[in-house]
Amino acid sequence: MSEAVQTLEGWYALHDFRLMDWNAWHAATPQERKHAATELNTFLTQWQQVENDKLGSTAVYSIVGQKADFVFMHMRETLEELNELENAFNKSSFAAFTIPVYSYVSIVELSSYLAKPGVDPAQDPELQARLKPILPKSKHICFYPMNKRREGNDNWYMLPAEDRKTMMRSHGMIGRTYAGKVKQIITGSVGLDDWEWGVTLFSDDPLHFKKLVYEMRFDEVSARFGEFGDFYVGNVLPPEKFAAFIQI
Ligand code: VOV
Repeated sequence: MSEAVQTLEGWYALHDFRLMDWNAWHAATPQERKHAATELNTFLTQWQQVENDKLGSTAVYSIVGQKADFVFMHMRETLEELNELENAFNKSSFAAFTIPVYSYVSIVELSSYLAKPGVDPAQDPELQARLKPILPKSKHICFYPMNKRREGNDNWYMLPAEDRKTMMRSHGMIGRTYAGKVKQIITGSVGLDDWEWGVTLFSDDPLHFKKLVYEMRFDEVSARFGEFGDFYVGNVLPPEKFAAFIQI
């Protein structure tokens, strides 16, 4: 049996993708819409407060294309908190005008392939900040789930640890050339959701997503082992833009 890589885990993540039910929104009275919009704002304010208190983080983005209209990406200390917040939101009058279309449950994960030896993660502020990240409010988001292949000679999980480490080093080197352009948050989801990882990228230029993902396709770890789910891409949606988005 090849050796499992040690991982560090941080905050739990819920990506909650929704469509707007425009028919229901149009059919509602102005008072009903106003009430729903106020409730939405209450949630956005609450989530911002949790982030200010560093007890979690939330990012809100519109989604371009027909897969969804917007996504709430929440991070919290526990799975219970994520469940509570989604249930609370689902009971709101605003949620009644939305249609959930996709969700993803995972947890921030750092693997130890490139870990510095002798560092106690609990005492390393940089590691702690990566495990419990305040989500960037960059102009754009890109999310997709992925697996590492397990087929014939291309079985990631049968490779010696040293080979996996060499490939992850190459992966990291490519990633580093995008420092300052793309921020990645890798969340592990083995045992939590349908794929093995969620990849969430943030950037002020969506072209950086294309360049980075394309460049990685030629790198062995992605070329041989990467399997990808649906891609979701969108634009940051601060409260004032959300208000404009639901204005009819
Ligand atoms: C900004 C770009 C960027 C950078 C700097 C970066 C760096 C790194 C480092 C240093 C490490 C290893 C240590 C750790 O931190 O875990 C990783 C780990 C990982 N990555 Fe990555 N990655 C990036 C970006 C990046 C992208 C775009 C993808 C999607 C792949 C693609 O082809 O579409 C990805 C995937 C992953 C995954 C699934 C893992 C976990 C693999 C495992 O087997 O455990 N990643 N990644």
